[in-house]
Amino acid sequence: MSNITVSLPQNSYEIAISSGSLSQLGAKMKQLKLGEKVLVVSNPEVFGYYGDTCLQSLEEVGFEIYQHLIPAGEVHKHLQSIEKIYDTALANHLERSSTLVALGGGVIGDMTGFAAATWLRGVNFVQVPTSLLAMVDASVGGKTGVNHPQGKNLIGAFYQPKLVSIDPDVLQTLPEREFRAGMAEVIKYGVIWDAELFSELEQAEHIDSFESIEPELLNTILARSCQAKADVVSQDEKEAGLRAILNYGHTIGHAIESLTDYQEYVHGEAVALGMIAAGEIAIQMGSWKEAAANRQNKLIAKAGLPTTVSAKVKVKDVLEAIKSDKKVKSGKVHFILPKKIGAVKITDKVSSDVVKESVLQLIGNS
Ligand SMILES: NC(=O)c1ccc[n+]([C@@H]2O[C@H](COP(=O)([O-])OP(=O)(O)OC[C@H]3O[C@@H](n4cnc5c(N)ncnc54)[C@H](O)[C@@H]3O)[C@@H](O)[C@H]2O)c1
Ligand SMILES: O=C(O)C(=O)C[C@@H](O)[C@H](O)[C@H](O)COP(=O)(O)O
Ligand SMILES: [Zn+2]
Repeated sequence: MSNITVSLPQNSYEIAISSGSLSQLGAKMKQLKLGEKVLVVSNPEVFGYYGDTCLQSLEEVGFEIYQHLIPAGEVHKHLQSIEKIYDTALANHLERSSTLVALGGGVIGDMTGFAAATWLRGVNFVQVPTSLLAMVDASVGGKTGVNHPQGKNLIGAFYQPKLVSIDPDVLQTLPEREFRAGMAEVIKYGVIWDAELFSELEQAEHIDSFESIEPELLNTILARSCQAKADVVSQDEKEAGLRAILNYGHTIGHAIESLTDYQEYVHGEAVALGMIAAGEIAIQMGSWKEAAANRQNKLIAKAGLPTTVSAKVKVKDVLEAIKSDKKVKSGKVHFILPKKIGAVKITDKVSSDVVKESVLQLIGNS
């Protein structure tokens, strides 16, 4: 069990990690003195497994509960899904003191958060992440939003939850591919922030499934990843500078995701590919040693993540897509590049030839 605080100038909150805690969610939320109406947003898969436990825990402590389900998958992460959440909120007369609970992976978390940020100009929001990726990353830090047909997460708001409640037991039902996808963001923390976490992952026998990972290592992964994200977000809530490092691997990763219509790679897989490309860019620019890049790429492979991209992805399309990255300033794409395991830098000095070469290598390796 760990408790981590995201310390912010306003609205600090707790990340509570505890086995079996889903059945205590209602009691935990009661302590926050939220209004009586709670709308639980989920998808049919996750709700099928955990809906009853979640609703029962809320009901037990006297919340008036409603539910709204969105079909699973990144392809549903768009504004039309948000409008349907608004419809349910309206039909049930949610008030400003009401709360939206996101019960699901990052897709549900990002959309529920955006609906909470915008309905009545802001209602309470609680994150109950159920995928590894959402536990270690998406549920923390208040980035909420949806995709635009032209690009990933282009619509959204910074809106912090009141609580992040993590019950690692629910990972038992997470598909293995999704577990591996979550490991990509964990490896990201190792490269950008926490060299010790990186070494622990290297030393572990298995990191590619819930069944095979040591329970103690899983606890370490959850606690250290959430701590890393909390440390960064506490210093730079709205990405004025430092927070951009959490976007390591995402510039090319997001391009790969959207260019393949969210059908070929899940987010974590695309981030893994993006980290390999960013590592290659850093080597070419002389800021990273090949040996360190090999360590990163070996760990990505050990986690069962892809290391090559489908030839369907064309270099010219990647170069075009990265122009809509949110880190573009004065027309220049800002890349997060590793310096050593545990430290990165932000630079706008990457030529398109170097980007081109790094993507060609990703394709060439396939
Ligand atoms: N806001 C942020 O800071 C942030 C950070 C990282 C990623 N994201 C976003 O998060 C999304 C990716 O999240 P994700 O990887 O969780 O994908 P996801 O939300 O699509 O969930 C993956 C799949 O696992 C299923 N699932 C989730 N928990 C389960 C469980 N316990 N048992 C059985 N099935 C379960 C879901 O139904 C889904 O099919 C992307 O949209 C990405 O952009 C946001
Ligand atoms: O929290 C952040 O900041 C991140 O960048 C975390 C990323 O893992 C996450 O995928 C985020 O949604 C990407 O943000 P975006 O601003 O590039 O859309
Ligand atoms: Zn991400």
